[in-house]
Amino acid sequence: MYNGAILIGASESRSADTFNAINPATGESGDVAFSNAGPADVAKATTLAAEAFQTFSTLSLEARATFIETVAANILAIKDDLVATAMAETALPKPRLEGETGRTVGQLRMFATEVRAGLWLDATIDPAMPDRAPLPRADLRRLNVALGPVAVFGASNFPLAFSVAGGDTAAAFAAGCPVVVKGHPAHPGTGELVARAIQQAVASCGLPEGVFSYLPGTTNELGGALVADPRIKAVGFTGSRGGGLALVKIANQRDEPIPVYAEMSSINPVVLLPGALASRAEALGPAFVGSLTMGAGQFCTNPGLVIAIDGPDLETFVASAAKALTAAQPAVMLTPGIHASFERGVEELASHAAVTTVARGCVGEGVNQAVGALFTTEAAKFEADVALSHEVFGSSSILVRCKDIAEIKAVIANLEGQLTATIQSEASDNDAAAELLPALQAKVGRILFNGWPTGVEVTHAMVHGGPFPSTSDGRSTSVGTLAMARFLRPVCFQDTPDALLPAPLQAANPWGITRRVNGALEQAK
Ligand SMILES: O=CCCC(=O)C(=O)O
Repeated sequence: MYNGAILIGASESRSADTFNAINPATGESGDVAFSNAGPADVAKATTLAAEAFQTFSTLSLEARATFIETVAANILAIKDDLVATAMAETALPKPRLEGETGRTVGQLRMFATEVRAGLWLDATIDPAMPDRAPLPRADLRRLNVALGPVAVFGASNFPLAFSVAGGDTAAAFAAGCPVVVKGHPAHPGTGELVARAIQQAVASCGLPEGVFSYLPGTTNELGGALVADPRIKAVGFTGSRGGGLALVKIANQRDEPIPVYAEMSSINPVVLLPGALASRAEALGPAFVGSLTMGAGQFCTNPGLVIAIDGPDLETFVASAAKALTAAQPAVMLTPGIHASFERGVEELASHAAVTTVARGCVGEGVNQAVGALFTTEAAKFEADVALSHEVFGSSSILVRCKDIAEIKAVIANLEGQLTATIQSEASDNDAAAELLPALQAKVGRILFNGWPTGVEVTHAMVHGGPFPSTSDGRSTSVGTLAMARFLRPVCFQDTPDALLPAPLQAANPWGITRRVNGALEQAK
């Protein structure tokens, strides 16, 4: 159960300053008083994290993987409680939250497997060449090491998979970094339940208590203090552009600037090519609306922009999408604030002189409900006002009508960085797709064909990232095993005595991992 505590290392404490969870479906406050953590809590948590770092970052691969698997098992053990709590705090439906629990547990297990495989260490050995002329070469051995304690900011829209034990935390643990989580106030009970599951795993695995702390709170000051704390060495964040940029600024103003991996805003363009429209315009409509309205549109992969060449086939798509959207039920949004901001964004588009409303979803009785919205405009008008390409977080999308492929290309070229781009195409569209691909590749982290952007697989090849402002650092991903790289840095040992080298670099390869020796792969034993 949860009681509103702050969890620092193995201990729990409370503050006089409290807040309550709000059920967005009713607008009612919950009974539990959740503590707002303060600057003293930040200092305690980061001090413990710094103390835990040396031990945690040098654990054997097996011990670290076992810890991550224990976190997964502890979360699975409280699944029913977790899902019920998250339903009350987020209004997300049960199947979605059950699925998200599975994704969270699966994600943790995948990182445990990745830790054991040891490839992420990138152990690389260039043996000495004492006889090389004109100069001998020193013995050079490189591996990746953990950065240090990481601050993780949970997201509002994925209370499990992008929150306390979500991808950022899993990746940081896998890399060997202690984690201090700033809990999201939109789902504090859910956050605390997961935090307790991690706290128990730290204890049962016999790890230093500072490997994990959980700081609930509503204030920007709390997040700011965490990022400014000199013991924190990297930050993972999923949320708004304003929030992410504020953290980037704080991190850059520190005496020692640190990386902030903020996933922020994206409208995920979908290009409908002529062949696809000719062969399946009717079917594309409801499929698009399904992706648009999924989870009340509160996905950072939500298809907020559709681009296509004007004509009768596009009209068929528009009519079909409008029919599906008109029948779409409203859905409760995560918080009253998110709902208010969605309403504002939709209203701005609806009242824009260059924009026509194509369709709206069904209006419901309850509070904080998103009513889906589809708008349309022409390419020249879209390009004339950058506001038309700003993200409206929720089930809102704008269709941009173009004259030809060249105009589609120009629209793409003027977009900001995005998480995803989708191409709906048939074989007859291959030339057009080939023309657009370089422009899309320059703008996004993931390009998908004949699917929809919502629903990110957690795999080794996944990239859930992209150029600014989809993220603050487009060189990485927040989903998939590559996410560990954000919390690692390379160190090279030169002419170091074998007994003093980290195990992965020692001559006998005691961990039996795959290494690169003299440029060639030496397979795991
Ligand atoms: O909201 C951001 C994450 C989106 C995602 O993971 C998904 O679409 O599955």
